[in-house]
Amino acid sequence: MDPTPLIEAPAPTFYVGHHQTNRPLPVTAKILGQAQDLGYELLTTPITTPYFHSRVLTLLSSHLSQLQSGANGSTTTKSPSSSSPLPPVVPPLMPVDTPITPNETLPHLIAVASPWIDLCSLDPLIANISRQVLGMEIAYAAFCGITTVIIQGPKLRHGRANAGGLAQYARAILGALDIGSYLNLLISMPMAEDPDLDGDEGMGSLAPFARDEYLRIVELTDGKREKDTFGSWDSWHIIRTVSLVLPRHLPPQSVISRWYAEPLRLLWFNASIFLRNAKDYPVLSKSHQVLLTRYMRLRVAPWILLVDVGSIPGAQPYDPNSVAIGENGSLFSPSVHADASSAIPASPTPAEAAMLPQQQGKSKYKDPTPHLSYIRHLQRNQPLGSIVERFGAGYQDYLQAPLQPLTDNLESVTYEVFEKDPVKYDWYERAITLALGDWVAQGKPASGSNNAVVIAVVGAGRGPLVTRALKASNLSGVAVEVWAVEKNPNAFVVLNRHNEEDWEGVVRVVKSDMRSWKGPWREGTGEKSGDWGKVDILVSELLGSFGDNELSPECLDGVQHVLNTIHGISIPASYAAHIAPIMAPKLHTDISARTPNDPSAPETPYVVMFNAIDFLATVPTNPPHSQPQPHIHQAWEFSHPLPSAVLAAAEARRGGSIGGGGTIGGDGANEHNARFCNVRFRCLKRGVCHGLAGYFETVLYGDVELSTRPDTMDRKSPNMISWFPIFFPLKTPIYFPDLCELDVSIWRQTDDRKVWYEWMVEAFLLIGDSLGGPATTRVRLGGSELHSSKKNGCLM
Ligand SMILES: C[S@@+](CC[C@H](N)C(=O)[O-])C[C@H]1O[C@@H](n2cnc3c(N)ncnc32)[C@H](O)[C@@H]1O
Repeated sequence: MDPTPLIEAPAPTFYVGHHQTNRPLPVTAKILGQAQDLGYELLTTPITTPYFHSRVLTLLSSHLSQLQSGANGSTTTKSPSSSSPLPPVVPPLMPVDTPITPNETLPHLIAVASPWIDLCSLDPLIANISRQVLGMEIAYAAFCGITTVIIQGPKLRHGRANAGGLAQYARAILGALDIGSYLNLLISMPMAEDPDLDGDEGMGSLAPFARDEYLRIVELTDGKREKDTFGSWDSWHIIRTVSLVLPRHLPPQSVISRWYAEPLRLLWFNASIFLRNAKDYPVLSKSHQVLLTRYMRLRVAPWILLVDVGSIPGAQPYDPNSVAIGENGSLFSPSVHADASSAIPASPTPAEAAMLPQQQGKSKYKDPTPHLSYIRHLQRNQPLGSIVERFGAGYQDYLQAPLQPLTDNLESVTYEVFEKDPVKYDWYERAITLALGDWVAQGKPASGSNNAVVIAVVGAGRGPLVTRALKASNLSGVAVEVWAVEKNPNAFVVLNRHNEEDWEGVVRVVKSDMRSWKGPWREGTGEKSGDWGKVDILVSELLGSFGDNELSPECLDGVQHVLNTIHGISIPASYAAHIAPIMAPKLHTDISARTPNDPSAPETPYVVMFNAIDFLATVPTNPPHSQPQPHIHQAWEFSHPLPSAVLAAAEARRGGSIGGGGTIGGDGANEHNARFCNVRFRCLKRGVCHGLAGYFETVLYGDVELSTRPDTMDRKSPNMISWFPIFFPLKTPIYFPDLCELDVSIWRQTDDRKVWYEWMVEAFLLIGDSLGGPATTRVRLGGSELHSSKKNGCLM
């Protein structure tokens, strides 16, 4: 069971912003007011003006000319570390360079750092000037009290050239974080790399100024580069908060799922991804709507930025061509001519086409903000989340220590939470009803007086399963004798009260640890002294998020001596633990932050309602582009009752009278409850493994099952809310490339006093494999250390 107080989630809120490439500057309180009247929550503003852009271009241009003339014989200052001249220093910002000034509008503005810099340029001159510009912009934005800045993500290829400057880029972002330590920096990334657009440097970009001698030319075998749908995520992965630019054609679901696991703060909806409906109104495709619904279910839902969907009415756009004209009136970026021709594409998208008359002041719509109205329409019509999502709100990705109901006595409020489950108790009632029906149908002799079937609810808590056992008797028409055994003295009081008030005193309530309960007491008659009888159906719910992690096996072994040796039934009959490797950057960050004060933090399995995670191994789905199904594998299973020989052997080992002791401590009396599994997961796409997700399935009786596995729970026990999954973290995440296998080893260990888990993950590269085909070689890339939760193990 999980220690989660469940609260129903409110409907999702969309925070919608407005971004315009050629925004009139500055963004005044009046413009902001107009935007807010129209329904936008925020606006973007550049940190610097086109004037500043021209100044930097001029500076760069004159420096390059100086170098040119230096190469032709004149003298220039040389840097001490190399023979190249020192880069020019960008002069400090002047009022004309920036539209921002500290005032009351700033909290509603997101600043945008200049997109024309190139932090990952391989030309040290371009990289240096870019860093200077970013540093000045970040420092000034922080000074003004801006809280969020969007920075253009790395341009990796510059058309034909492979910049390979990702490390430089990451280092520059680290520098920016040092300067604006209270700022949220959002790195703007395309959802998937698009080689066709990759070389498209915006107007006045510094990138094309990079000198040939610094550029590494990528040799392309056939002159074309294959589309690498995970390339963008891969670049992002080494930078680590993202602002995601959505493409018009969405990449495969696996890429969408991958971004879902990242700290998404902003979604860019460019005008060009909107379609037109029959009434010529801008709408999103079904797949974009599904994506929006999914992403807005993140615990911290990203903001939405509507980009270039028209001006805020009343504010005129500035002339973009002014960007390219330098202070001295003559400097153009090498890409200006190309950009100028691409500014209005030969074949505009429907949204772009619709914008054109609007930009000329002939708006077709009465609605001044049709895109925003549409997003608001979607917001109002968001489907309700599942029961689990609604009741787990606020607990997504929140790490909780698992309960230890054996050693700790639970509070009444914790039981109250369990009892809210809309499924679990119904399923137990079905299982008991079926078992009673079978008992009679099979003509089995029962152990109670007058042939009543004896049911014992062991670990009865406040008694919900006792109520269900009585109901099952009514439903099946089978006479029962019910016992309730509970070791929690406080719950025992409540059980007795229920018995008086609700169960008409028919239940025998016992306060005992089930392992020391001797069974139903039968009074003797006449000369015959009393004795302990047997139980026919043992009903328990001692399951944790990983099935056996709250010591159900040990407790049920301990009470098995009361069970009818021939016909006795355990409900549950069995339960199995299941695992899957996952990417969970948020959980990893949380655990890493705890580690300095609690070195055992990365060695602890946590109960978590997973939200921003991605399954690293998936199984093919039908149709292939639907949501990929996670590959989750059974680790091990426990069944009850155990063969009596197993329990007898365990008993014989207790006290050390036989055997040489347990392999990892103790006498080995509990060793039959140790488990090990090694499972292989094939990962077609690269990723980072932050740990293992753990689930369980249980067969209560016959075909009545409960499951927490995301791929089977809807079929086996839909809307069950009692358990969140468990997370086994890795101290150091493992990065792996495409086409790898992750070998997961996990142990359930015991020394007769405690139970704990150990786990490790190893990554192997498959060579000679074409998707899905046989690999000829497996190369070990690396592995995690062996993790152990022994220190925080469960006391038996
Ligand atoms: C997860 S709760 C379930 C309570 C209740 N059956 C329900 O479904 O709401 C497990 C209960 O088992 C009790 N329990 C755990 N180990 C026990 C033991 N060895 N003997 C008796 N009770 C135990 C705990 O105190 C707790 O009340």
